[in-house]
Order: sequence, then structure tokens, then C-alpha cells
Amino acid sequence: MSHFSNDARHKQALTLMTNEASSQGQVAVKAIGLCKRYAKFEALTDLNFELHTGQTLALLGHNGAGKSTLIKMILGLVSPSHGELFVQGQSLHTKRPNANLSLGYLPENVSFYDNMTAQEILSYFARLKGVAPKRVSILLEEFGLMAAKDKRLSTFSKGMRQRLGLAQAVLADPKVLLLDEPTVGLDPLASAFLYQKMAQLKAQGCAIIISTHELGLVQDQMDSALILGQGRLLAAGDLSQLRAISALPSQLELHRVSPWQYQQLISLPLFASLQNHSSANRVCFSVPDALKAKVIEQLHLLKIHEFSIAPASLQDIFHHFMAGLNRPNASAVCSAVGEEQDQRELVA
Ligand SMILES: Nc1ncnc2c1ncn2[C@@H]1O[C@H](COP(=O)(O)OP(=O)(O)OP(=O)(O)O)[C@@H](O)[C@H]1O
Repeated sequence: MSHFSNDARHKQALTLMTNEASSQGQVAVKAIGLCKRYAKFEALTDLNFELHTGQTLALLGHNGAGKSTLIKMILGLVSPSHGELFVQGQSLHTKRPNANLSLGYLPENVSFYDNMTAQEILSYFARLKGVAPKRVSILLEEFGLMAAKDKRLSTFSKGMRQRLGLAQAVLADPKVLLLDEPTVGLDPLASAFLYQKMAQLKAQGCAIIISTHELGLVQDQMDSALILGQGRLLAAGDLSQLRAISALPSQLELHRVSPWQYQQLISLPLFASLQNHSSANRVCFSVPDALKAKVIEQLHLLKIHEFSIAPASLQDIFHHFMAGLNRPNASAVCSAVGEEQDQRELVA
């Protein structure tokens, strides 16, 4: 096991903090050189990150990237093979068995006893966690389950099960909430409900780790993300940092442009140099950040004022890094801090 005082590792973990995270809250979860091997298979390799209270961290990656393994390690269900994991300041390696960590967990597949009612299940967990019984009624109301409180779970829809699962996870007001693909199979309203609840918990100071494949949903809710590939950290940071790291172009769409204006436009060297994705119904170009101001200036000169220019989405960024897994050097971590600094640290 490496130790907290391992300076280089400690520094590396710090580089993965978002700027926002560093300016508020205490460290809720911290991983230093975390590895997990299942026999000879390395499910997670040298993972470093830090999550602060009141922050949401999105865990992204392909199937089998190691997301659930990380969540299970934080829960103490799976032991790291190497490295250190701190939850609420306590090393999980040296933690006393009776040390009380304030964790909430919504597993990927919520499975409770089907012949119990929602009220019975929450009351059971309340007793287990030493939570006052009146909290059960509050949560049933808050999670829209009061009308169904006496129904057996076998009659519950997927969305109702997820609500109950989340109610169970937040029963004891956890300081760290772990959500493993919580919106799979939910309709847009149910997903919105879940994210709304997450926002409330976050505002109360809860640190949230959410593993998800639904990038469009998590993009606006997360403070930072870890992008995992084949058990390695491919990139980390908040959305703007991930955009900068990936160096993906913005997408320009012209909403109203005459054929004459279009011809004029593509005859300009600047526009001719851009990737043109235009089709019969849409006029679209990829615009690298360095050319954005120039492109906008040219559009105004051509009296084209109706256009939108959108930076890379989390989905674009994710696909970029997944595509990179097949390229050489794919295992290099891209963090929010520039390589230049890393080089300086290496030299030092
Ligand atoms: N108990 C285990 N024994 C052996 N291998 C395991 C075990 N648990 C997980 N793995 C392997 O570790 C890798 C990571 O699994 P994990 O469940 O963490 O992935 P994931 O990113 O959560 O995937 P998904 O998006 O499909 O849920 C996979 O290759 C998986 O087969």
C-alpha cells in the first residue's frame, strides 16, 4: 500500500480536482494510485481523484471500464489491490470496523423483497440505520410514493422502484451518495425527478458520485467527470476543462442562409479550410476554438446574423476519448492541468 504522505501521488491527485471543487467544501472522497485486480485481470489501474462536499462527480466509461468496481471500493465491498482510498477523511485501509461512514448507495439494479411494501422496506432500513420512523413518512411523501406505500413491490414500475431505491439511499442523510446508473430505463420525467433530488442533496452539502451512460442528462448536473477506459483514467475535469483537453471544435450552424450567401461563404479561404458537414437541410461547419472569433467576424461581414455555435458536448468528448482507446498512447491521463506542468514535475 502506498501512503497519504506519498508526495508525488498526492500532487497528482490534486491536479485532478476541478477549480470549483478546490474553492469549496471538504474532501469527501480521495483516491491515490488506486488499483483493483481480479486474479490476473486489472479492472482499475492507478486511479487518482478528489471529490469535495457539495460536488457531483460523473463516472463515465464504456461497459466494463471499472465504474462499478470503483463504487464498490468506496462502499468497502471490494478491497483495493494497491493504492489508498479516503472517504470522509478516513483511510478505508486503516479504518476501524465500527467507524461510521455516512454513505448512501443506489445500486445499478434495485432489488428489494418483492412481497414487501414500500413502507415496510423503508421502515426496515430506518431501523437498520437508526433513523427515526417519522423520516419514512417524510420520504414517502417527498418521493411521491405515499399513495403506493402499502402496495407490494411486485406491483411497482421501474420508476417507482428507482424512487424507492433513492429514498432508501438518502434515508440517513448521507454525506456521500453513490449512484450506479440510476436513470437506466427511466422515462424523461422520472430521470428529471432524480436529478432534481440530486441537486437538492448537493445543495445540502452531499458529495455525489454518479456512474452513467446518459451523458446528455449528466452534462449539466456534474461538477466534474472521470472518463475511464479499460480501467484507466483517460481524462478528468469539469466540462470546460474536458473541452480544452480534448481540443474538439465547436459546431457552427447557420439558420438562414441564401444559396448565394452559401457560395460566397465557401469561396472564402477561411470557410474552405473548415470541416463542412452541410446537407440539403442544414449548413454546418466544425470550428476550432482558435478560429471562432474570425469566423464570427466573417459571418457578420456577409450579413449572416442567424447562426448558433455550440462547444463540444460531453457526448462528443466521451466519443473522442473512447475512439482514442484504439490509438497508441491511449492510456495517458489527460487532466485539467497542462502537460507542461507535469513535465516540470517530472524534471523536478
Ligand atoms: N468479481 C469480479 N471478478 C472478476 N472480474 C470482475 C469482477 N467484477 C468486475 N469484474 C471485471 O472488471 C471489469 C470492470 O467491471 P465493472 O463492473 O467495474 O465495469 P463498469 O464500468 O461498471 O461496467 P458497466 O458499464 O457495464 O456497468 C470488467 O471487465 C468486469 O468483468
